[in-house]
Parts: sequence; C-alpha cells; structure tokens
Amino acid sequence: MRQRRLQLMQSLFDEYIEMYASRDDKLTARFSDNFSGYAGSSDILVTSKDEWIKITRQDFAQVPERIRIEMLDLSLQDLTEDIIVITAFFHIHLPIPDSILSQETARLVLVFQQESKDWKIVHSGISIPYGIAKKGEIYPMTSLEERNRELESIIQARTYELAEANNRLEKLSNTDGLTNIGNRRLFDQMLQKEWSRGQRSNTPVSLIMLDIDHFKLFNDFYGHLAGDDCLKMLANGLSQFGRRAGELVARYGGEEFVILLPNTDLQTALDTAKQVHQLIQSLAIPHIKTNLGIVTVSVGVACLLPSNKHNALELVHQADTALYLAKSTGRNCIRSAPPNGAQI
Ligand SMILES: Nc1nc2c(ncn2[C@@H]2O[C@H](COP(=O)(O)OP(=O)(O)OP(=O)(O)O)[C@@H](O)[C@H]2O)c(=O)[nH]1
Repeated sequence: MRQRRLQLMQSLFDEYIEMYASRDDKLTARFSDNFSGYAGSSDILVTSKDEWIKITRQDFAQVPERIRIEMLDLSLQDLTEDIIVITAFFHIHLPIPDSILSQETARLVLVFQQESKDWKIVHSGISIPYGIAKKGEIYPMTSLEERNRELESIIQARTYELAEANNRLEKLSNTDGLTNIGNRRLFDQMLQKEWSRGQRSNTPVSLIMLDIDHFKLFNDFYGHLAGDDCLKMLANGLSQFGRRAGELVARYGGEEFVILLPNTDLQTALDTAKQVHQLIQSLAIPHIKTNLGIVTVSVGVACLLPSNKHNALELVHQADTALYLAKSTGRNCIRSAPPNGAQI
C-alpha cells in the first residue's frame, strides 16, 4: 500500500516536472479551481486559477524552448488520503548560455489534492532569488541578456587587445633591435613573397646588398658604441629608400644591409644603388682608416626574373657575389652580379 502511494506521489511529481520543463500547456489543466500560489518572480499570492494560468502561459511564452531541471532534493509527504505535499529543490537551466539561474536553487512546494478521481494542484509556491527580474518577467531574461552582452563586449575588447598585442609582437620579431629597421627574418619572408609575386606577374626582382668598408677598424678605433651609432645613422639614411609597396630595407646581419626592389629591372636597381652610395658618402661619418676619411660602403646588385629555373636564394647569392666583387676590387664601389658584371 505504502509503496503504491509512493509511486503515485512520484509519478504526479514527474509528470508535473516534465510538463513544466517541456513548456506543455496541458499543465494548466492540472490546476484546481481552488488554486492558490505564488510565483518566484513576484512573491505575490495568487488566489485565482485563471490568474495562475495567465502567469504560467507568460512563463512558457517568455522561454518557449525546453528548460532543463537538475534535481537536487525531493520530499514526498503523504498528508491525508487526498492531500499530498511535495517539496523539491532544483537548479533551472535556461536555454541561454551561462544562465545565472542555474547557479541558484529553486525551492518548490506543490500541494496536490484529489478531486473526484483526478489529482489537482491546489497550491504551487516557487521561490528563486529573482531579484534581477524586470517588471513583467517571470525569468530575469533582460538582465541575463544584458549580462551576456556585457560579457560579449568584454570578450570582443579582449580579442582586440590580443590582436593588437600579436601585431606588436609580430612587428617586434620583424624589427632589428639596434637600428629599428626590418631584420633578416622579415627580409626572408618578403623575399619569398615578392619572388612568388614576380613569378606570377613575370616581373623582375632586384636586390641591393651593401656592407660597410673596414668596419672592424672603425670599431677598433672609435669603439663598439660608436660603431653602433654608425649602424643606426646608416639605417636611418637607408630607410628613405624602399618606400614603394613590396620594397624593403633591412639589416641582413652585422654591418650588412639589403634593399629588396620588386618589379625593378637591373638598370633601375643600379641607379638606386648609386643614390644609396651617394647618400652614405653625404652622411660623411668620420672614419680615418679609409681612403676618403669617411664611412663608405661596398655595394652588390643583382636582378633576376623569377622562374622555376632558380629560387629566391639565387638572387641573394648573386647579390652577395657582386658585393664580394666590389670588396675585392677596392671597396667603396658598386658591382652587379654576372652575367652583366656592370661596373660603376
Ligand atoms: N659596433 C658594432 N659592430 C658590429 C655589429 N655587428 C657586427 N659588427 C662588427 O663589424 C665588423 C665586421 O668586420 P669584418 O667582417 O672583418 O669586415 P670589415 O672590417 O668591415 O672589412 P670589409 O668588410 O672587408 O671591408 C666586426 O668587427 C664586427 O664586430 C654591431 O651590431 N655593432
């Protein structure tokens, strides 16, 4: 007998919870004409069945999707032959992310009374700390959505900050620490990019490579810090070149610099090399160990039409060979790579 009563109580509750969770309007048919209760959002006692039906439908309309009930505790009380009291504690998980309701414990008291053959709900009292529910709301959807929007804007701001930090990091990893111009890493990247572009558009890529003459002697005589300043002054002067899209002035290493000139033929590259050479002379940085008494550079120039016959490193190799030629034929001059081997 007792077992059957327990089963009855459990099934009444299960049926109620299922209808409530699935937002099933049939639930309203279970309300007794003698209904009284209070809703969690208002704490106002409702003494009319019709009013309670209105509140229930408002609840279902506000959140039409299924809600998830996570049961925490349940007490079934067999009060009299025809009165059952059920007390339940649960979390309500609304179908929106991060619902704060799911962290609150809902406390529900349901009183069922047997009327004729049916068990009807004569009292329903739910209590959830619904302080943030706006007027006319069963659930504090407006506040939850506001909270979500706030979270989204925080995430957006953080994403932007992260992208900015990444940009700064990218710039830092592509910049030479001493001279503040592009470094070897950036040059390698740009070379590959411009080489591929040149291959696609069938346009030549030129490279100017320059190296300070007798820089070891400069350091030995003026000191390493003065050597650093000299490198900075040179980089600063060089940075007025390579301003067109795809062009790049970079420190290749030590006292060696490169100027990448995409879509540039050999003659134009040699003209630019001449301007670079003159600019460095015009800086007139004292260097008593050279013939002119100022810092000079040796320059190698190469130009290739990118094709499958050779890769981008061939261009570097040719510019390097031309630079070696300039060094070995007296320094402070410009040489271009074979086959032309032009002398200026
Ligand atoms: N001050 C300073 N010196 C550097 C830096 N990087 C490389 N060097 C120096 O540059 C010098 C290069 O010397 P070498 O390769 O012998 O060439 P060089 O004396 O310029 O002679 P040539 O190139 O044959 O004209 C070395 O003494 C390096 O220490 C740097 O960042 N700062």
